[in-house]
Amino acid sequence: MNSNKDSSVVLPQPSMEQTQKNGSIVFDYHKLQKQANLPTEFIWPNLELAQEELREPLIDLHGFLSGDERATAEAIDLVRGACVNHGFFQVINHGVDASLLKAAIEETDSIFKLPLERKLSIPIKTGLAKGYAGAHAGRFTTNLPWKETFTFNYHEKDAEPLFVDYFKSVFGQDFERKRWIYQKYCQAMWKLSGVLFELLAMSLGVDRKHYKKFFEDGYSIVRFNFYPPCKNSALTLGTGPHYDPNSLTILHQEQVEGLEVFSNNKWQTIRPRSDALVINIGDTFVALSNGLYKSCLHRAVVNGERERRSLAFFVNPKADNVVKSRTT
Ligand SMILES: C=C1C[C@]23C[C@H]1CC[C@H]2[C@]1(C)CCC[C@@](C)(C(=O)O)[C@H]1[C@@H]3C(=O)O
Ligand SMILES: O=C(O)CCC(=O)C(=O)O
Ligand SMILES: [Fe+2]
Repeated sequence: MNSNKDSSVVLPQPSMEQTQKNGSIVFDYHKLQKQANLPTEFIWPNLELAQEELREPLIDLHGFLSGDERATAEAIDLVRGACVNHGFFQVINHGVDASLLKAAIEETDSIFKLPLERKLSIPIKTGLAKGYAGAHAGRFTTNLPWKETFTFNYHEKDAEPLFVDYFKSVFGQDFERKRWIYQKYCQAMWKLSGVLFELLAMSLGVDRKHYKKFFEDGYSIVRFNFYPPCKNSALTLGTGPHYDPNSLTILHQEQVEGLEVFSNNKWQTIRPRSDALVINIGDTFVALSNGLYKSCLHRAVVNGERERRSLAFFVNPKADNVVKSRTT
């Protein structure tokens, strides 16, 4: 996790063209891109780029979803192998509608392409992961991520207040389209998380409904990442090295490379696949698997020419559920 949380006031950096707003730096990459050098706040030390691809399995969920025993046994083996090694795998035939996935990525443009002042009016409610942030301005003073984010919390059993009240308050009359897309997207992601928890339970030899029950009243942090192109892409990062603290992450990325995993002592890329979703184990699930499964360090690099979007669905159990290793 980026360890540069610094509660001191972020001081104006003469090297960076910016406008100050209540003490925090404003991330305006159109202006920053015109500067010859990358502002020091965005320069990450000792970056070494990945030289190879991670060999994470591509798991076809069709057979598992239709109850085919042989396909289920194969999926279980592949999940177990991936999770004891690095905690990452990709799934196809996952049941999430392809046009919904496409719309969900494309609709983020209607957020990140808003005028800067309009984006800054969507406050990030610290503590509650909610709202717009550019380079996490105001949260860190060095190792700033070259990205914009929009974040909200999703409760499967209580989605209306979020999608009606919050989205209407943030997006005004334009909220209906977003509501329709993202409510369906989150419902599909939540349903897929239930399928994955069954597969994970079976891979650990516990009752297939064990985790699904544990996550029944859970919630998700939904994070839209927008990584603008950066001409000094080799000097910065879109998302710094981190472990996901939640239980399970479902990542939908567009066809631009960027996600890298630190496994076997080196950074390795995860190749985007148009029909796949990337799944990774988070720290909370390590405890739920008695430490058998791994939550792996990962990051996102940025591209010199192309924009990159990714949608992360961070699944969490109900906040007051006690997370303990299984005694058996
Ligand atoms: C619970 C969360 C905090 C972060 C978003 C989710 C899961 C991953 C976390 C994060 C991505 C890890 C890297 C640093 C971070 C600040 C970021 O780059 O966005 C983290 C997220 C956050 O704190 O906003
Ligand atoms: O954008 C990506 O590929 C990864 C983002 C990520 O790991 C995160 O937001 O936790
Ligand atoms: Fe992550």
